[in-house]
Amino acid sequence: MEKEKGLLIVLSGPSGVGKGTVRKAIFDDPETDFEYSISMTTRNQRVGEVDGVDYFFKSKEEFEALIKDDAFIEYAEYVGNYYGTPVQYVRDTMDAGKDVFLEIEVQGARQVRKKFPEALFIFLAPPTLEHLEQRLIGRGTESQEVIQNRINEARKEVEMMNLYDYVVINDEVMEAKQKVQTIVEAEHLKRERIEARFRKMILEAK
Ligand SMILES: Nc1nc2c(ncn2[C@@H]2O[C@H](COP(=O)(O)OP(=O)(O)O)[C@@H](O)[C@H]2O)c(=O)[nH]1
Ligand SMILES: Nc1ncnc2c1ncn2[C@@H]1O[C@H](COP(=O)(O)OP(=O)(O)O)[C@@H](O)[C@H]1O
Repeated sequence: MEKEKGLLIVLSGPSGVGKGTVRKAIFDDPETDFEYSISMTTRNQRVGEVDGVDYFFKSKEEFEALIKDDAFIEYAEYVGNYYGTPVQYVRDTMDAGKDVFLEIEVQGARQVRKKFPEALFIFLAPPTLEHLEQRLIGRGTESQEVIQNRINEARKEVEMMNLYDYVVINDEVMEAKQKVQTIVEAEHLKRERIEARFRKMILEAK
């Protein structure tokens, strides 16, 4: 029998909602058995970040050559830098039967939806827009002007949550992490049941 393909899981949501934080909590948990797809980016490496662990850091020229080579499932320009998901790793990992987890901003998620409609899309939402603003201020990595731009973007992005399969409110990090893991588990069970039903139908039709 052909090996079952892994599931593609996409976690997205507005900047500052806590995507990176929730993703880290998920991958710190030894129970998690999906693979994280490391993105490529042209943004500067931050202190403490490791090339090939947090991101693959590329020059603009390198990134644009990769775009030409169709090396990305999706890519987006976000606050002046490119970010993209390498296609090879994702395909190979899914073909090996493992689940792949993407943590990407919303334009990229929309592109993935077109290419992989069967993927599982989870939107991480803030409890309120005020929480979002506080988190962006609290993180202290952006200027007041950039924060305002991101909040304005977030207003539009929050409207897009209807396009997702699930919405998880990031109130408490560990609760949000648990919800994402439960959604993935439930999705596997659902797909297995649908598969089994089809198999039964095909056998009965013979
Ligand atoms: N479209 C897309 N977005 C990405 C990718 N990798 C990371 N991002 C998103 O890019 C945004 C900026 O990421 P980053 O510069 O690390 O800043 P931070 O997450 O806001 O600290 C975040 O919303 C990430 O989720 C990717 O491969 N594709
Ligand atoms: N549930 C939460 N409650 C309070 N603060 C949070 C929560 N999740 C994340 N944060 C904080 O909000 C800020 C933005 O989180 P981050 O993971 O960088 O967001 P994103 O990756 O979506 O841009 C960080 O300072 C982080 O520590």
